[in-house]
Amino acid sequence: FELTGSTDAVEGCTVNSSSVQGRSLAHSSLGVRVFPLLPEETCTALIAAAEDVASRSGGWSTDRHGKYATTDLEVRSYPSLWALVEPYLTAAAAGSLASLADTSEEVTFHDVFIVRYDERGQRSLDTHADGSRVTLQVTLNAPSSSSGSGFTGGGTYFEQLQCRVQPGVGEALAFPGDLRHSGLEIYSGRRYVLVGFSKHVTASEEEQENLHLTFGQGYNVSLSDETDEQPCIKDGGSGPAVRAHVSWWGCWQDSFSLNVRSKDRSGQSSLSLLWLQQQAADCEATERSVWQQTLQFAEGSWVTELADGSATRARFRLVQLEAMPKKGLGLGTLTMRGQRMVCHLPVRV
Ligand SMILES: O=C(O)CCC(=O)C(=O)O
Ligand SMILES: [Fe+2]
Repeated sequence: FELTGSTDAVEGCTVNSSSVQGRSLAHSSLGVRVFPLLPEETCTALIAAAEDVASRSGGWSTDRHGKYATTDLEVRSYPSLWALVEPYLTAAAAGSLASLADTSEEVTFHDVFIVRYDERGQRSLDTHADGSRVTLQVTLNAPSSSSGSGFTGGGTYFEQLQCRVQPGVGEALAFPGDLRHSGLEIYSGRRYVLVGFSKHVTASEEEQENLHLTFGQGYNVSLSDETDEQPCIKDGGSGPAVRAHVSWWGCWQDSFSLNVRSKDRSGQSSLSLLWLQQQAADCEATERSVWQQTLQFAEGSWVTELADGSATRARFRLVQLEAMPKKGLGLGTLTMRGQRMVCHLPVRV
């Protein structure tokens, strides 16, 4: 991928950052827009907190986004990051909503992460579309002047607009997730971007799509009925299986159980109750405070009602997920009609 033009906004570009235009808002026909979001101090604090968290918890992850993976840190998993970002999410959602044609849609960021480009690590991100309905990208640091911190190169390039956008520090760039774009190569330094993906979920889509639940700080759970090569729960012939992927920050000894109950005892009900329960194990003293905080935060949001179609998925009674000390592997124990099955689930520890 080649960067054409200078590091300033490309000539003829229909999208300009507010810093370039000296306006607080710019809007293009394709729903790309820039608006101010974070104070500069928050951006600086976020970068420092991210580097701090990464140095203490196994570093930046590179396996969260499939083919077009970024080097990133998931914000909800780390209280120090979440505390800085969470106060701005409402404004972020409101600002991003304007990128959608239908403003009656709901914008909630199910995946929020800090991306780092590094001259010695990941320097660019190839052209892609995000899996999101709308994407938010907040610039956390500025291109370098002659010396000092920052980066050279970089910016977000939109294929259809043939346009490179590099908003000012704290400014948010929002665009529809299906608009193809890339992270242009940096030539030196480090570039940090806060990214939020918002999934568009309507009531009917919710049945088919994976259901993403966020259990406050430290938890990320996704439930799916996908049938892939290694189904954890075999389809007994009467409906798809439910899988739970749980990732969290805390003690690996903690375990989770996924519970399903049909509201109607006859099993004919179209509505089931599905919830995740956490069994806390003893944590190291250093991790405990984080853990307790997480628990309080999660309370009240553990019950999810699935719409029509979940009755068949409710055939099993319990899935118990226990993280194993080995990174990336979890052991899932399933009790189904009195039979005990064991399967392996990807669990990030
Ligand atoms: O670095 C950028 O500007 C693009 C990042 C991006 O596209 C992504 O994280 O999905
Ligand atoms: Fe992207």
